[in-house]
Amino acid sequence: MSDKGYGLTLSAAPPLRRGSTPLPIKHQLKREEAVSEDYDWTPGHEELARPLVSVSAQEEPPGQAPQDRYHGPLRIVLLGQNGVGKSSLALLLAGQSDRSLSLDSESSSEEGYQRRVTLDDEDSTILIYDNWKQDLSTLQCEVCILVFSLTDRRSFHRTSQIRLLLRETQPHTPIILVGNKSDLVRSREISTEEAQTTAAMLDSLYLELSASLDHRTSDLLDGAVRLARGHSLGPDWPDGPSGGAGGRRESLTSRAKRFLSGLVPRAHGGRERDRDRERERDLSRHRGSRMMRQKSRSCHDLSSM
Ligand SMILES: Nc1nc2c(ncn2[C@@H]2O[C@H](COP(=O)(O)OP(=O)(O)OP(=O)(O)O)[C@@H](O)[C@H]2O)c(=O)[nH]1
Repeated sequence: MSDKGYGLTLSAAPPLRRGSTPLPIKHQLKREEAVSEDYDWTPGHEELARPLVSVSAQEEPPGQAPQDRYHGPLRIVLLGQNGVGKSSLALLLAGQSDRSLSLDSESSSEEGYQRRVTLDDEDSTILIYDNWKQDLSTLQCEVCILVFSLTDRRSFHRTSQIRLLLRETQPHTPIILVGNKSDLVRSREISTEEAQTTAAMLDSLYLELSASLDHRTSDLLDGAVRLARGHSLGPDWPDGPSGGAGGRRESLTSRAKRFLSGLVPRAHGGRERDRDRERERDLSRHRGSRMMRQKSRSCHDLSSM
């Protein structure tokens, strides 16, 4: 039996499973997809799916020198729920390129952009795909960009699901988690801390940006190209030592601690609570006396006019 969604092969007679045993992740995903209306790629395209031509890290013959690895075009794929801004981002990453590249000229099922990039004194040809419709298990690329909208929690959960699936089919492909629409500050549903923690747990890099404002999209391009070349981005990507909303990297433990401390309300003992109340009373007394001083000063000013 073949899993239509991703071409994953399931055994004909699955072993008996207790009701309390959690389903394997690929089965959970299948069930999730069955009820989801806005899934991002169309299942059942196995007949269109063909392996791509260029070399992926997994296909390299053993012993190949790292500098010889990426001599083909670097394939960068954007994945994520509908409406999160993949096409907008792809357009920005592509610069002035036309959407002309067809991944497979016979089926013409996947189109993307091709451009030349010069970075770190090195030229590379990159291919950018934002509309992956084929079976995900056939996806081969040098970098995956998982996009979600900072204003849509469902799209955030979706990236975790896709990422788990990618880890099954291409465990070594670097992933960048991207929180798009950072310009929509008031409708934000995902905090930077939460996204950073999730990215760290998923062993991905995280970047927050706005395609509409073209904010930090060049950081994304640089990061994706360097990763696709097989370089690591270093702990300071993309902000440098001072850090920032996008790429500051902390240890997983400290991020998790910070995240959890935000969720769990602090347990106050009775004495601490009393001290807090006392502090509040002091504060309001102080504010009251300041207001009085301001009032009297304004009277004084009036009288002197
Ligand atoms: N405010 C804001 N809107 C954005 C941003 N990026 C994209 N959008 C808007 O979000 C909508 C969806 O953007 P698309 O780029 O089409 O998203 P997509 O993920 O390619 O969507 P599908 O093609 O349906 O998969 C459009 O109306 C964009 O203008 C952003 O950074 N900020």
